Amino acid sequence: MIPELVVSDVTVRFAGLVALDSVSFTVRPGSTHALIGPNGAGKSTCFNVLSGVYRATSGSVRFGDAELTASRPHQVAALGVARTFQNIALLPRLTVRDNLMLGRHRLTRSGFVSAGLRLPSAGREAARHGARVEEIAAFVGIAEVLPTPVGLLPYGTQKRVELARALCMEPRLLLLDEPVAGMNSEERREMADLIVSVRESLGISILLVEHDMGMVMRIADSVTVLDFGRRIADGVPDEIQRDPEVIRAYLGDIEESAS
Ligand SMILES: Nc1ncnc2c1ncn2[C@@H]1O[C@H](COP(=O)(O)OP(=O)(O)OP(=O)(O)O)[C@@H](O)[C@H]1O
Repeated sequence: MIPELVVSDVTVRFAGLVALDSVSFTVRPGSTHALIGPNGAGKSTCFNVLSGVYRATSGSVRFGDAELTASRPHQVAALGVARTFQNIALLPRLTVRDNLMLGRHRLTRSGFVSAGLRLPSAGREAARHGARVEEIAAFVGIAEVLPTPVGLLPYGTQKRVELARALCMEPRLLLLDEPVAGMNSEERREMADLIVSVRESLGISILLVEHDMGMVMRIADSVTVLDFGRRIADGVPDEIQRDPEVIRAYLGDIEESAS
């Protein structure tokens, strides 16, 4: 069962700055939900609260029965919340296969001692994880590069490896931080299709932060818009695109960067 993610009145203050100001939204089970907003709106701060990296000053984040604001990153991961990062966070000298196996670490029962002693149970478990890694790599379209060190791969492929590693944790909620940033238009289209097929095939919830508005409007079921830490809109993509406050927030952003 995929639980609902309910973000309620979350506020985050850094010294004098209010990065999130009483923000609320709900990610329905099995939906793709986008969190958008101009630079500095508070999107990354929100992701960091959801994944246990930052503590909220006040408010709550519930994932089913679990309260995420009181949890550390490894506890959030253990609840089935996996994330990718804006700047790729893979181990570049390790092969794709080894990076993906690391993604399965939290699901490994036998631990390092029995694996080190080469116990048969540890061998069977490693084989099972290895088979699942191959399945996920095939699904994400990176099977041929499993033996390649990640650092030698093109950027767009590394982004796919990051997504595959998150999937290796068998998440119930996937947090994607700018999954198409830095990609060319063909890579963007392919990644968008992949995200749609993850949602369709696995039925998990996806929350994504993304600046590529075309992609957001195409793949998201619902959208929450932040501006200066406040939620200024929440709804289906069609409504969001026509919302005067959203248009104003984005036009202001463009005018500021032009001046
Ligand atoms: N660790 C921190 N300490 C102090 N201020 C911070 C910290 N993290 C974020 N901020 C501030 O909080 C505000 C929101 O930043 P955040 O990175 O969450 O925005 P964002 O919407 O993700 O922006 P971008 O689209 O540029 O990534 C900004 O004013 C930022 O400078």
